[in-house]
Amino acid sequence: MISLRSDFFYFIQKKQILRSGLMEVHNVDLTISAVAEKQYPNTMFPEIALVGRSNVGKSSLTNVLINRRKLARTSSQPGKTQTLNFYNIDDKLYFVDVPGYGYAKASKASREKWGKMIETYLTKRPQLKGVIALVDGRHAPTDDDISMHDWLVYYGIDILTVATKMDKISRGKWNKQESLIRKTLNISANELVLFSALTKAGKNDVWQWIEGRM
Ligand SMILES: Nc1nc2c(ncn2[C@@H]2O[C@H](COP(=O)(O)OP(=O)(O)OP(=O)(O)O)[C@@H](O)[C@H]2O)c(=O)[nH]1
Ligand SMILES: [Mg+2]
Repeated sequence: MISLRSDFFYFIQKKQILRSGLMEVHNVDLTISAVAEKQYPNTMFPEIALVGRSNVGKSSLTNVLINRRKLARTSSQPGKTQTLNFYNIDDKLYFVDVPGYGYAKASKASREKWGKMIETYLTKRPQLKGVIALVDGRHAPTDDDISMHDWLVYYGIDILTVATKMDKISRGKWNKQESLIRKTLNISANELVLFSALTKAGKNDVWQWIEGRM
């Protein structure tokens, strides 16, 4: 009996160590801020892209995942990130921080430029293993969020939806928000993570999804 129990605990411990392999990120650097395809890194590391409207918290999520305070620049100015930022994670994987959509003040020309850049990257990049699509957890997904989601589904891209800024609503409202988001995007429970960059809630679930794609 005793030996069985300790084997069981050993197994659980081992599993946790294995699972945290990538979560213990050591070396991270911004390899390139790309505006054109020819600038994308020529490595074959798997890539995970982060998409979502301006100011939703993409850079903040990246920073939490890699345990850095300020590697990915966060800003109070929406629409600041205008390039595809490739973050090399321990020479194993890239996070690709994609400029936010739905920035009202963006010009038509810059929106078109954005659209082309994103489309090229998301549809032609064999290294891309999945997309983390962020939505503001306080509200129902916007029309832009729904279009982005449908577009990703259409292209057969693996999606994890992350509802962010959950610290801004009380725990008692989480379940209701969760079903609202799931219903609006037509996704199942395992395709959605409720997240906060402040409390780091959801961080492990996001990592688990990423590791499942590598
Ligand atoms: N309370 C709270 N604030 C957050 C959270 N995530 C992001 N923020 C804040 O929201 C603002 C925007 O965050 P960013 O991470 O820069 O958003 P982004 O999606 O990268 O924005 P762009 O690069 O402009 O598209 C910043 O002031 C962050 O501090 C969160 O989970 N909780
Ligand atoms: Mg950003």
